[in-house]
Amino acid sequence: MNELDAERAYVERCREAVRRMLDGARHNVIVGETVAGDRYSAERLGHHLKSLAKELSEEPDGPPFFGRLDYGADAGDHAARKYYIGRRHLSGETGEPPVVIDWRAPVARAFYRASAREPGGVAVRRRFGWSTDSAELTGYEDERLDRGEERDAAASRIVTAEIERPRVGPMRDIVATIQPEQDELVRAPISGSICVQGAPGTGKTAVGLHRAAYLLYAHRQRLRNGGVLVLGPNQAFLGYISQVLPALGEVDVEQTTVGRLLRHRGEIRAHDGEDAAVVKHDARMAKVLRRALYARVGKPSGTLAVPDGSYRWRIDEYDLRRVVDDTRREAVPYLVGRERVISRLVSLLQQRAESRGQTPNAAWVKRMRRSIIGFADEVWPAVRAEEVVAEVLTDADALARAADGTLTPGEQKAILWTRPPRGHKSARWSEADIVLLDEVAGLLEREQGYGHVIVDEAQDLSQMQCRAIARRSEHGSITVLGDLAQATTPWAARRWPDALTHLGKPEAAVIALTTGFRVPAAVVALANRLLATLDADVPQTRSLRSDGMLRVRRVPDLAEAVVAAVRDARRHEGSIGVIAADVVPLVERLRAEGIEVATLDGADGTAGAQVTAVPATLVKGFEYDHVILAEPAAVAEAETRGGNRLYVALTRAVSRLDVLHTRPLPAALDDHGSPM
Ligand SMILES: Nc1ncnc2c1ncn2[C@@H]1O[C@H](COP(=O)(O)OP(=O)(O)OP(=O)(O)O)[C@@H](O)[C@H]1O
Repeated sequence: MNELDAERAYVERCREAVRRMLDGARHNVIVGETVAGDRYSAERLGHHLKSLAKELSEEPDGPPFFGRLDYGADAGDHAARKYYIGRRHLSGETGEPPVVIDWRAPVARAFYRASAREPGGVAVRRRFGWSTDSAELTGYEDERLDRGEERDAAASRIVTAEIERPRVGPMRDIVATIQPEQDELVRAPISGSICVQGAPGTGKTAVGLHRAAYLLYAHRQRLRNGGVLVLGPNQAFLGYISQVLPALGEVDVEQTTVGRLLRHRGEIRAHDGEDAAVVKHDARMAKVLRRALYARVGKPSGTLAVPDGSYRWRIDEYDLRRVVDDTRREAVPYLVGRERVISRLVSLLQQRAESRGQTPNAAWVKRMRRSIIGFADEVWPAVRAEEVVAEVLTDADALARAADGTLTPGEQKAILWTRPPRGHKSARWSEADIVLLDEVAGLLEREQGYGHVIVDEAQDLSQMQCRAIARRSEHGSITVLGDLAQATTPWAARRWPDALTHLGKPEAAVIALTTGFRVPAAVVALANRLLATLDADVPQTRSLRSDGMLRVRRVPDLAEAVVAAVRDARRHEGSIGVIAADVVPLVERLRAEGIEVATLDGADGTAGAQVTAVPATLVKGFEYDHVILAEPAAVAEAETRGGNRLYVALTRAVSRLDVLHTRPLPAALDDHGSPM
């Protein structure tokens, strides 16, 4: 039998293993549901087994492995052993070793990291190629590390084919081709936080998602309670990436946006102008809100008399002040502080009662507590986050007191509501207000945190949004992914250390990814010219892709040129994205010409069409095989950071980019000449 046939026979063994595991899981689902000790364990076990059964049965014919490691004769514990590496562990027959090792297992690390210089005992690394439908093993490539042979990504046919594959549909996993610099980030220890600065297409999102899967595998126990949270920029983007983790066997990761994470705080029913939003998103607001909240804590004056039957306990002003001041110094959440003041005063009375020979029972304690609450309502009143925020945004005097020395009078004016609501219940909150509500809620009570938070497109977060994330990862670690050059919000970070400080992890290491896996070299060259004019201190990318096409054309009629470009693009396989400042007229024209066009939310039932029209403001994080960018000048002009937006739009293409313009190009792109 030749080597390829032998490998194909192994594929059959693996498929047999999948069937065996599937039967076992199905059997266990039935047994698990009937024999587990209590309902809770039965549910957990049932849930686990069902998801395993589902996972295995969904892809019984998928490629069971993508790599193999052959260890040398002197490799210690691994001496002369062969390991097949795949998306998931496949058990061998009873008593036999597994037929496939999970890519996240320690032994699989060498598949991504072993080099000719540091082979770590690996003699041969084998990569497998599969047919497009993944059903058939078509070939393999060996690197004889023991003979100093090594291929980088560009030299491997299998890796290049994967990177250059035409993109269709949602994002896919990259387990088979994770690069060493990416693997370092994926497997970085959970104890530390990291920040990945990566140019477009360097795999930040991919790295973040694989890191989530890795951490859940390596630290399942530790992450059992807190779990992993993935934050992305918008719902459409989350839809685009939503299949990656389930494909890696992880179905329990919460993937959401900062907005949705905070939406229980209130409904968004108002929109801020930029002046107000910029102030509300500034971290100085945290100080203002804290002051506004703690302005409620008063200084006790006089003696407190607490009736106890016919007797009255007296707590003098000195003791009252001591309890309030001590509690304030402890810097616990506001409502915990209030509770502490109450319980400390109750214990003080209890001690006095005991020293008088009484034995206070629970009913007595409850009675004393009730009497003390009135005092607490005056010096440390219970309050809702809505009241504090509404006060700051409504009452100019209260705001002036809280913001004295922190916000300028102009800034204070910018955030005051022009038409104040009658009370906090009828307040119409804006997106930024919700973050303020969350800040105050965080001052009132401690937030339940996550074990690990992965923040994608983090450059766009405001300081206040960063703080909201920090509150949810106080006892965990975070992975921050972003690109300062793609920052488009008015409050976006200019430097990573600033954002990391607000995220509560100033010590996080900033690591740059510079190899681009998406954008072809010609397109990168054009984008880099624009990058040089943006105020962003980031390293340039080096594209791994020498293929691809870039055409910049001045045209007499934009819509007509877009229609022609789409028709031309449809000759190729792969997705087509039409990007413009305003896509509505283009969509109308394309549809009038009988071309099916999807919009990002797919709400009009067009999801899955080959052509998608995306406004430049929503295209961040996406990629299309062929991009038609219409009227770049309009994209650049549409907002304050229009140059950055244009940079995002220019870097979405995987294989081909058509730039069509009727007006002069923005200066940085100008001397390009046309056609190419
Ligand atoms: N090691 C790899 N092997 C194969 N494909 C890869 C690899 N790394 C990244 N890619 C692919 O490159 C493309 C870009 O990756 P990704 O979207 O994660 O980049 P990004 O840095 O988040 O980009 P952006 O900043 O534009 O959002 C994706 O199609 C991804 O699957």
